[in-house]
Amino acid sequence: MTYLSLSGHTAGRELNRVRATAPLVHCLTNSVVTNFTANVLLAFGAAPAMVVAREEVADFAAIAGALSVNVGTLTAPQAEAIRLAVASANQAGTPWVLDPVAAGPLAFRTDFCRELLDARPTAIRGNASEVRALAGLASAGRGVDSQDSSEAAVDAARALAERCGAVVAVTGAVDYVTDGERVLAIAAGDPLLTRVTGTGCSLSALVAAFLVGASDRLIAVASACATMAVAGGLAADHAPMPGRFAVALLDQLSLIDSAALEGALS
Ligand SMILES: Nc1ncnc2c1ncn2[C@@H]1O[C@H](COP(=O)(O)OP(=O)(O)O)[C@@H](O)[C@H]1O
Ligand SMILES: Cc1ncsc1CCOP(=O)(O)O
Ligand SMILES: [Mg+2]
Repeated sequence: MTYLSLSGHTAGRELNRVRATAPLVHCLTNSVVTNFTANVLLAFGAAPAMVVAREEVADFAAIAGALSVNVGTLTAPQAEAIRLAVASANQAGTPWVLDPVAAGPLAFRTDFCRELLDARPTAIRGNASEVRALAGLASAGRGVDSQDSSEAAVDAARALAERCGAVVAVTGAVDYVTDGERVLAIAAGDPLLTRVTGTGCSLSALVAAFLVGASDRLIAVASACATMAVAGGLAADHAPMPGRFAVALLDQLSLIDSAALEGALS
């Protein structure tokens, strides 16, 4: 398969577009990464709001710029709140992102992710095993092959995107972002991004921020992925240990600009 590459110029244009509006992102996320996710959005220049009560989520999802849904520490009450938020987002035309943390081996969250796929997320962001698990659900026996390769992950992402009408980002050493037809590859980042919890989850919230007002959702999602990966690479240059890296990542997300993206992406 031929992958398109995201130019630094395009990603930089998207970064400037998002920063200029400081979009409000409604996050229904897991209890591990809630604080880190809010800090990632704030450092970048977006506005987080963790409005979680079932009594409030529908009202808020309708006025937020975007909604980020994450099943990492899903409970039955949170699932109910997410249902209400997603229904309201869909009715209001608010874009929303699904992060299917650990979908596959655990029945409760996996069944809930299946339900959410039917509600048609605007974008899905997960790692390879999560995307492959969701693609297995979505393909209903169509069979995404089982080899552990980036090609299999891209096949899964494309199948999922076709089934749901979502842009799907499958992240790892290389991030692949697809709308089912086009596939963009982003080769950036640093392995330290996997040594701090919440980098994937907060990236999903950043994807939500980039979707607000986007004219090309594939480009918007890919640009969010590029922003996190490039900021991660820069942070690792400054702070090559996990603790300091987590802090440096926030610093680099605040410093990153279109010139940095142009310098880092071919
Ligand atoms: N081996 C790696 N090398 C460089 N960057 C990576 C690597 N693995 C993941 N990343 C980056 O880490 C961030 C989180 O992705 P990932 O680890 O796939 O998500 P999750 O935390 O949900 O498993 C992304 O920006 C991704 O590009
Ligand atoms: C450790 C953990 N346990 C449940 S959710 C969670 C955070 C996962 O974060 P990420 O997917 O960004 O690594
Ligand atoms: Mg994750």
